Amino acid sequence: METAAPAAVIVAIDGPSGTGKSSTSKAVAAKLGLRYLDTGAQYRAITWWMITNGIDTDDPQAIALAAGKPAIVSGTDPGAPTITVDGLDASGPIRTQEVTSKVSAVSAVPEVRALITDLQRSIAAEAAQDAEGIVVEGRDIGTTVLPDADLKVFLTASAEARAARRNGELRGKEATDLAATKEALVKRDAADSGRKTSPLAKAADAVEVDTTELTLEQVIECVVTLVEEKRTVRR
Ligand SMILES: Nc1ncnc2c1ncn2[C@@H]1O[C@H](COP(=O)(O)OP(=O)(O)OP(=O)(O)O)[C@@H](O)[C@H]1O
Ligand SMILES: Nc1ccn([C@@H]2O[C@H](COP(=O)(O)O)[C@@H](O)[C@H]2O)c(=O)n1
Repeated sequence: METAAPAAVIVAIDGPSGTGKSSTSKAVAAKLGLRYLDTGAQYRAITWWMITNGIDTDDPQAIALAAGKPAIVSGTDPGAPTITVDGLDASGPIRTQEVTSKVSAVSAVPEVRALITDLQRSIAAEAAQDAEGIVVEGRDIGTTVLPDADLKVFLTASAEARAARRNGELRGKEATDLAATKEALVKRDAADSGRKTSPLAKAADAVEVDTTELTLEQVIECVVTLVEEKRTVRR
């Protein structure tokens, strides 16, 4: 007798920058055979397109008018996530300091959010249909993009811990001044939390995990356990 395939699981992971969303989400998805979507990469990709096409990123009207022009495509294999803009690999250029400093202004524009949110929902729906599910990470996944997600996790960590983690990544490449890194993180979080449309926020039904004193492996294990608990309840 054939047994029915278990229903797909949709996991939303949100939190401020540097709390470990990407590292945790990728590892959890890989361990559990799920797809993975980095929504920050999509906002970075549209920001990169605006910069390279001469759109003033301080002009919300200009951004809104241009928002529908670039074609952004995300690959959802957690072992090799990809992002292209108009067919070009954008994975390197979206990580520059210039994009990082401008992405909050671009992502605050409602027309940008509407387009990217639709894209995210269609990717999640496809994963629910064709795969065992997906881990989607960002700032507003649990509150706005996927309010019916099976599991919502909100990662936090002190600004000091997050700055130290980021500096560990940057060492040898760019400036490694801890205070400057912390200031930039806090500034981006304030902009993302303070915008009118779909700000960075914890969903009321999200599980909050403070990662300040946890290793990455401990955080991954914690989220894997939470996902498995949800799957067991639904079977
Ligand atoms: N619990 C942890 N302990 C130590 N380092 C960690 C931990 N979690 C993540 N890191 C490291 O911190 C850095 C930032 O992690 P990551 O990119 O996953 O965060 P993020 O929340 O996705 O950030 P952003 O929102 O800015 O993209 C990475 O170098 C990662 O390896
Ligand atoms: N759901 C999301 C995800 C991201 N953003 C914006 O993109 C920026 C970059 O995100 P990273 O995770 O790559 O650091 C972030 O600062 C936000 O401005 C968003 O608005 N919503």
